[in-house]
Amino acid sequence: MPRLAFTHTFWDGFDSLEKPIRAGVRKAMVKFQALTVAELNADKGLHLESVEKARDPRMRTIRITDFWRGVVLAPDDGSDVFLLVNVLPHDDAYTWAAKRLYSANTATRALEVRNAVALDQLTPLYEETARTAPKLLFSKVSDGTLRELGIDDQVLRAVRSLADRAQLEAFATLLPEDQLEVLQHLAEGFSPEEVYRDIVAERRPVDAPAEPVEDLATVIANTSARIRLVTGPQELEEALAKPFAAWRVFLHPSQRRVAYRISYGGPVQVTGGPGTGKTVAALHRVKYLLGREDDSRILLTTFTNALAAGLRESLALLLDDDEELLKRVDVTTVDAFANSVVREHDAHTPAPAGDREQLRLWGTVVKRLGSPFNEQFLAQEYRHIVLGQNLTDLDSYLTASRRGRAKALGSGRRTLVWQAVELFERLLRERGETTYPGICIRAADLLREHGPSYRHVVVDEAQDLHPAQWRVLRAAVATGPDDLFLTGDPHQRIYDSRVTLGSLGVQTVGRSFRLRVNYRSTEEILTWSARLLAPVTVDALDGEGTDSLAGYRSLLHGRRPEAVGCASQQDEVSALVEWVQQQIENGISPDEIGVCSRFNLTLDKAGDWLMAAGIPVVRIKGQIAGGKNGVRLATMHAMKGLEFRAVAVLGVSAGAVPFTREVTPAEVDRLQHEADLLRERCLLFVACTRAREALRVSWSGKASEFVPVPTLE
Ligand SMILES: Nc1ncnc2c1ncn2[C@@H]1O[C@H](COP(=O)(O)OP(=O)(O)OP(=O)(O)O)[C@@H](O)[C@H]1O
Repeated sequence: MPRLAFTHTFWDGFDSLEKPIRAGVRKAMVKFQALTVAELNADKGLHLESVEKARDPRMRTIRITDFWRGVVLAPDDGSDVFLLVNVLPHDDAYTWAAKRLYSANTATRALEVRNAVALDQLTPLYEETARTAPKLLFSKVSDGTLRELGIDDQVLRAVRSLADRAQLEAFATLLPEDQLEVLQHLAEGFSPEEVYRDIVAERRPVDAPAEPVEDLATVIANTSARIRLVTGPQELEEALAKPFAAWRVFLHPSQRRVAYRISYGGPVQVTGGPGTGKTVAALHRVKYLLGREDDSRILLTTFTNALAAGLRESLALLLDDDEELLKRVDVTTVDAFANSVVREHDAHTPAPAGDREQLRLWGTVVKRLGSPFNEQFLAQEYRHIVLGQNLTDLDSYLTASRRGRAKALGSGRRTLVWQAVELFERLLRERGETTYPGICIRAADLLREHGPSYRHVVVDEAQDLHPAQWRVLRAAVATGPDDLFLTGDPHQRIYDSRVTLGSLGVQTVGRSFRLRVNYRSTEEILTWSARLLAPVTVDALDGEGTDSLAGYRSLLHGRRPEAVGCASQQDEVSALVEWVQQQIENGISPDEIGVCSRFNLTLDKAGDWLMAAGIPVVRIKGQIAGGKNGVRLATMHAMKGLEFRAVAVLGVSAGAVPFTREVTPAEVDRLQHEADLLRERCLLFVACTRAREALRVSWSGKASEFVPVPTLE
């Protein structure tokens, strides 16, 4: 009986195929599991046929539907594994198949594919310009070294014609996978020894014979990173249902550089725009640290419970569910961690009061004291200055820096503020309550007293942490090599926390890295979303200087985002329903569609209308709604860290985005006003950059001032 395997090139496209085509693929694959090789060759429905003028004589096509063909690599050496490599419309399938050549990498021994025709055509053109180029990209690496790293004749010739990294990127889709990775790493500055250790030795089978074996079944077995072999119907179902998690295996060189560095002298920060694989880099760093030591414990934190649940799942996937390793990592939010520390040591643990409750309490304070300040001002002063700097008495407040606050306060007025702070804290105490930063400050004190509990702390979504949260993290791990590994994007700051990491004992100078390649969204979505931030600058992650999205790019292409103005909210929601229906018809399953808005009320309405149209919906609040089928509905805040194939951002109207009520009036505090506007702008940016393939932004009435003008044609 033949066996069946799939390559990642097949998976990349499978998700986006329309339903009948996916059904056709399933049907064809079932045949591969039921028929003998002779029967397969004779089967009229499958119509296994060779491809004329193919560079690889093993290329075959099979019939999927009237218009679609599967491309299969068939063994010609007596082995029995058939490899499904792509599914394309009829003519494209033949053109694609004719140009591809599969071969075994001489170093990794894995199966790779190249566009042999395009390489032959392009190389002479590049050679021509290379003759006059002042410098060539790989001039310092000898042919012998390149061959040892698996570069073969055809690729070597192309490699010798490349002048810079941009040209290598232009060749990327043509080159065999392992060879491309080797070249990208060399271009990034890794030494040949490092490349051999991290890529070749990682993939080469330990028992590889001196001379490469060419039979297809062995070579396929050597390619577990890119090829999945399925042996029974159930495995086939599982394989088709569960997408191939490429990030587990393939890292961009810039990701590998940060995640697998042997050691860092102290805290490290990794920044990058949305979707650049920061979370992936953080997960790989955890894997690396676990493997380096036998007993160390690691704290992996992120911002929300939902994201922590996602991280836990991804980590289990990356560690192949190895219980021993997983036991050594605590994955949680900073607040939950701080709370657990306080619970462990204190007999009595006050509960945190919510933002609204606190504001009401500040209202009481203002009334009782007849304070000249309003509750909004006091709440912000308390959060940013008092808790931010952990000020515990009037004297320290009188001399504290109030950077970031516009209104200057002399000592008389500071004394009045402090009276309000004291009353606020007393009222909280009487209610048996505290604030989240208050819990963090207490936890940090306890950790300092009892000693750090982790050897390493890895922080994802670091841009939104309050100084009090940084204090807990700082105290959770002893100062020293590999203590803190931080990933974050200052363009996605949506909670207005202002920190200067250096002042909190987190010095990342000389250990800052940036990721620039977006793996999530199309270039069209990125360009559109980046325009939202074009008018502003954002502070750097560590609070020193500013950050930018320069060099941020995607290698994926797709449709342009739609920006749609509607006459009324009814029209907007009705158009949304149509759009969602369209996405589902295009083969996107409901749980891969995200609908988000600034307000829950708008989501309620969208949910009602979608359900009325027979479309299931799932509300995302706190926890990720794993498993349940339905279009995901989430507020913009809850979209943080998530991603969907298609995203609709609803209600991007004036007054809603930015949300007037959440923006401090300029006359109360000019700097706070600007910070609030920036936060709201970033919130829209976060929402839009959750989209992988399709983005739709809509409003009713007047558009939000943030929507780029002119909007898309
Ligand atoms: N090396 C890789 N190969 C393939 N896919 C990758 C790779 N790195 C990341 N991805 C994919 O890109 C997407 C974004 O990755 P990730 O969530 O790590 O980015 P991020 O920078 O943390 O994003 P954000 O800041 O927007 O939350 C995910 O779908 C992830 O699986």
